[in-house]
Amino acid sequence: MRAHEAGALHGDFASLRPAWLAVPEDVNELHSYLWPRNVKRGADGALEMAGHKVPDLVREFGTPAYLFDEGDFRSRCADWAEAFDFADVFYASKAFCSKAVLKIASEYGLKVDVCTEGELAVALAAGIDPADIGLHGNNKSLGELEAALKHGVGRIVVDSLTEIERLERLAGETGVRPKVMVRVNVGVEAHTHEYIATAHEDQKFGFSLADGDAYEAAARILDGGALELLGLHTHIGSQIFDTSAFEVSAQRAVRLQAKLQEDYRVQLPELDLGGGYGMALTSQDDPEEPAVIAEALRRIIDRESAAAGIPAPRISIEPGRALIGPAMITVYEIGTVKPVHLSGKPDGAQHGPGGERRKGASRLYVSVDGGMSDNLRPALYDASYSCTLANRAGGPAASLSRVVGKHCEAGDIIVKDEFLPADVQPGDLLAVPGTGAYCRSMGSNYNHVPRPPVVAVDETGARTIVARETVDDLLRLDLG
Ligand SMILES: Cc1ncc(COP(=O)(O)O)c(C=O)c1O
Ligand SMILES: N[C@@H](CCCC[NH3+])C(=O)O
Repeated sequence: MRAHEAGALHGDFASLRPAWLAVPEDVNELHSYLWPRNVKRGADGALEMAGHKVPDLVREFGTPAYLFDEGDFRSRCADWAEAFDFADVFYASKAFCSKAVLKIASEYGLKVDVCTEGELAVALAAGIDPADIGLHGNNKSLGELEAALKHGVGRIVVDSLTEIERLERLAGETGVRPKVMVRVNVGVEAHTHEYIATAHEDQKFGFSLADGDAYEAAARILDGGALELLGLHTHIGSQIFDTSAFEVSAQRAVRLQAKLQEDYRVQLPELDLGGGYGMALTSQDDPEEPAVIAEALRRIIDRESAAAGIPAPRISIEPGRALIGPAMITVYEIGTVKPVHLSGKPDGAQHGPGGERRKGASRLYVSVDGGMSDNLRPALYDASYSCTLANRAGGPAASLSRVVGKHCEAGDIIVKDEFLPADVQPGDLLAVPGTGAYCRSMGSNYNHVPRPPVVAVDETGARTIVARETVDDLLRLDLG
């Protein structure tokens, strides 16, 4: 966790401020660990991305909009590819899936992980070699499996006996021998939100290692012979900062793989360690560098393989969030600013002894022109985000603020706790960093709010890579 110094304050919010949120010394400061690598505050106080002023981009593309710092994403693809040069890096397209982004990832040698026919279609439309695509999912339809075979995807990660049976049948019918991996639930309790942890026992993904199901599934494939077993696959969850959780998972997976190799006298050439590497959304988060993660995983795989007397399998990983998350910001226009006063009394009483209304702690509610339809994560996972004014520097006094959307829902919160300049006004632009992953991809049309566009920005200019949805788009699907 990172610490900041206290600065100028506005309002009485002491009882409302979460302990981890320090009062900023300069409410306009951008902390580099939160913002895309090519975003800075210009001399006039407005944010710039790759040299383009955010207010100018907004004039051209409107709000709300996801602004994609293409150079940031390129540099992260390069960082991960270099750190894992001994492995295959699959970009997990569920984090954000568009043709432009998949093309960029492939320029850096990254492969692509998809988990539905829709994501597969985007990857194919982006020109990704099907052999470089991995297909996931706990409930792939027959149609999805057929599409995977038809296009020749490089690997299918199987998740149930039903799916293995279906694939064996399809292999018989088509004469194709699909390459598969077995998704193993390694039983690691990752420190993350319950809904995004995937390797504790009581959840839907994979075959349990502990009760022998994973061994049985792999054995079934090896006995059957209709499918080509590449190796095992693990994925312990998402937004994980604890490298030791990945290490324990890798250790358990390689031990099971070694046992299968010994029992069946086969060589399983690959082992997939999944994704889940965390990114910084607030000062609470301190993600590890890819090189450190790579080194730790490589050490474990080499050590465990040597101990088991097997050649080390080719490793693959599937980061999504760590690559695309930090590369985007969402820019909104502020519509209303409302101080909300809460009782100063610890018992929560709102009125004084004479019945007069007490004005105790206060929080600024800042409403913007988007909300949970463009970032569901705070409502779904209680995720914390940060924000700043984008059209100017404000202050110097800071107010504890809560950024909320325009949806008809009290939980429609985008930034639960952050300091904004006390002079924040309707008409100001607000930028939220770290929205590249699982924001547009989990977006919705709740309240018939159309989803924002994604605008790629680099030194040469700005272009829309995903168009803004319109009310006409929504009406087109409403057949009356
Ligand atoms: C199988 C699998 N691989 C990769 C990922 C990508 O995870 P993240 O975006 O956290 O790296 C996920 C999502 O959690 C997943 O389920
Ligand atoms: N959608 C989740 C991550 C889970 C992704 C896939 N298993 C998030 O926003 O954090």
